Amino acid sequence: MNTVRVNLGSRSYDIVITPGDPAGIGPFVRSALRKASTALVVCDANTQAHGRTVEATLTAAGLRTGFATVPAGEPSKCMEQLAKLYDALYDLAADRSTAVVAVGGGVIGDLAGFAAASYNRGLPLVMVPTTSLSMVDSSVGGKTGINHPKGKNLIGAFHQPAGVWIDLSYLDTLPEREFLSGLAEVVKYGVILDAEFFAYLEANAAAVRARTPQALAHIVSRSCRLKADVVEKDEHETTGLRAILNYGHTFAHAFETCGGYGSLLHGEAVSIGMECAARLARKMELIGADFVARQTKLLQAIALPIVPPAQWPTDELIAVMRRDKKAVGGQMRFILPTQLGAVKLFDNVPEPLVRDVLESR
Ligand SMILES: NC(=O)c1ccc[n+]([C@@H]2O[C@H](COP(=O)([O-])OP(=O)(O)OC[C@H]3O[C@@H](n4cnc5c(N)ncnc54)[C@H](O)[C@@H]3O)[C@@H](O)[C@H]2O)c1
Ligand SMILES: O=C(O)C(=O)C[C@@H](O)[C@H](O)[C@H](O)COP(=O)(O)O
Ligand SMILES: [Zn+2]
Repeated sequence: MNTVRVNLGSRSYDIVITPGDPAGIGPFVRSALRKASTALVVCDANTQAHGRTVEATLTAAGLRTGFATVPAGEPSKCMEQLAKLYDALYDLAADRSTAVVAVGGGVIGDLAGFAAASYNRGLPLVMVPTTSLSMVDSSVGGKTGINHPKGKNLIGAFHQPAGVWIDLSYLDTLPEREFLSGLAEVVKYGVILDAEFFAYLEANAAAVRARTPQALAHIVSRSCRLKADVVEKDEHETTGLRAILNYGHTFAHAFETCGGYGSLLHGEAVSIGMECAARLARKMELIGADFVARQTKLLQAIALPIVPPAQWPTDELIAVMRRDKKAVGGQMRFILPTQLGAVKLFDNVPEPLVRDVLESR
């Protein structure tokens, strides 16, 4: 077992990473939330079995529980499913000591997290991530929210969890496509913050894809630490530092929105977005061709896509990028690499260069 501490003053919390301890979550919630007497477990159709195990350990730890299941997939990050969670909290007679326990991937974490952030103006939240993506990224840092039909994650709030319980054995049931998708965010950390970690991924891509216990433990704990370091310095994305976690995401969110939520998995969109961002940085002469080649090679070694589907009109993609949350006054903004392990926020990127990148598909 390994613990990563997120230091945020009164909102500090532990991320516990265990190779497999299904009974551990009840005592963990008890110790993270001493006053909790009830908990709503939220899962999706594919994480229901894990959710029921979590519920049993919460009951054994003395909590009264409710259980809510939403359909699996990105379209569930919507008002309709959010309203169902509010109903479930009402039916449970939730009060401010009721914990919301999100058992699932990033969709469940974001949706249940936003329900926790907003019901009764804030309930404690515990994240129990069950996908590679949610273990390395979405369960940490407090971004919660849902999609607007015209823009990804446009409705949301910052709401830090009280604790994150990462049981790597949940990955045993995760299908290959979903597992690989989460690795895009792992590559992201290497590019934006840690050239040594990037080199580790290059050297160990096969072990990571094979989900060897050592490789999983390393990529999850290193990713959580790197993300926690950023969040500790810029929790609410006010100084611009946290925006570096958005590398590849200006493109990615446009692909997800224009393609229809769920057509590409988030990590797949991020992979294509990072390829586009690297090519854009190359056109702006920020990096050399060797950087682009290395990143492309690693993404391909992980069997991630790098080419945007051709059918999405450039004008539509650009219009969506102008409404991205980082945009100011309709100006597109991009996080772009300046060397391996370092990125910067750029505005005033010439639109013809962005078009070039999108149109050389
Ligand atoms: N809040 C943040 O900081 C943050 C960071 C990154 C991504 N995100 C969001 O996360 C979402 C993507 O998360 P995701 O990739 O986890 O997708 P997801 O939650 O849709 O999960 C992927 C699929 O795997 C299934 N699944 C989950 N765990 C399983 C398991 N253990 N066994 C079998 N099946 C399982 C799910 O039912 C789903 O079908 C996107 O909405 C993205 O915007 C948020
Ligand atoms: O935690 C962050 O900050 C991130 O940017 C992490 C991203 O991987 C994640 O996809 C996030 O949800 C995107 O944030 P958004 O503010 O652009 O919606
Ligand atoms: Zn992301």
